[in-house]
Amino acid sequence: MPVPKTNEALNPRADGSGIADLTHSWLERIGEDPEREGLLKTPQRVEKAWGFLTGGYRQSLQEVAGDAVFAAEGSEMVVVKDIEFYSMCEHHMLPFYGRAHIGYIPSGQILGLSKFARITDLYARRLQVQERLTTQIAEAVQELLNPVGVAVVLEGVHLCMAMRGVEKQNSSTTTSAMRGLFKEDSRTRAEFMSNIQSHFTAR
Ligand SMILES: Nc1nc2c(ncn2[C@@H]2O[C@H](COP(=O)(O)OP(=O)(O)OP(=O)(O)O)[C@@H](O)[C@H]2O)c(=O)[nH]1
Ligand SMILES: [Zn+2]
Repeated sequence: MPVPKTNEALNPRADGSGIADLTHSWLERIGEDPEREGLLKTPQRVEKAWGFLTGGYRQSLQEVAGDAVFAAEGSEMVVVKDIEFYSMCEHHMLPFYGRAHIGYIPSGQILGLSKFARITDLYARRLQVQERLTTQIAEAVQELLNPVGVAVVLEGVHLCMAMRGVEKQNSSTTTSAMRGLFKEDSRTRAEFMSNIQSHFTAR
């Protein structure tokens, strides 16, 4: 299966409707009573929560960031770091979360700073593996700005490795995607890495 295209809304009509009914059955299957007081509204709550957590399927890159590309002089490195993200792993549909650090070197265009966080959320609010989330953020910046280079580093903690499975509470995963000058030039990459280094703590 090819990696889903990143720049369009994958399914604008998938609004999560019906998840409440599924949750009602799910509660029965795990041995609960969906009619007891504490659970009466849970199916609707779960539907609403999943609508939010997977909202990235219904947004496109252009909607999220397209209006904030500005012409600008200068070609110095820009780094936006410590962007917290929450995503759901596609293997277990359990959360993974952490921080994203994004750098780029402009080539005539810059992006509104808040849009780096919006781009991160756009792809985090889908079922993901951390590697693909990292790559999709880098490709989005590349597509919007066509910069001299893009660097994205994500640090993530995966609950599927902590609360079940191998049950490792202290491990975190670092992934990176380097494009253009960040890939070709070790000094550029080192400048970016040293800039984000002090912020290296997913927790
Ligand atoms: N590469 C990568 N793997 C992930 C990510 N999130 C979860 N996984 C892994 O996906 C793998 C799925 O492995 P399986 O053996 O099919 O599933 P499992 O039996 O539930 O595996 P365990 O987690 O080892 O119990 C596990 O090794 C998870 O740690 C991610 O973002 N990236
Ligand atoms: Zn998982």
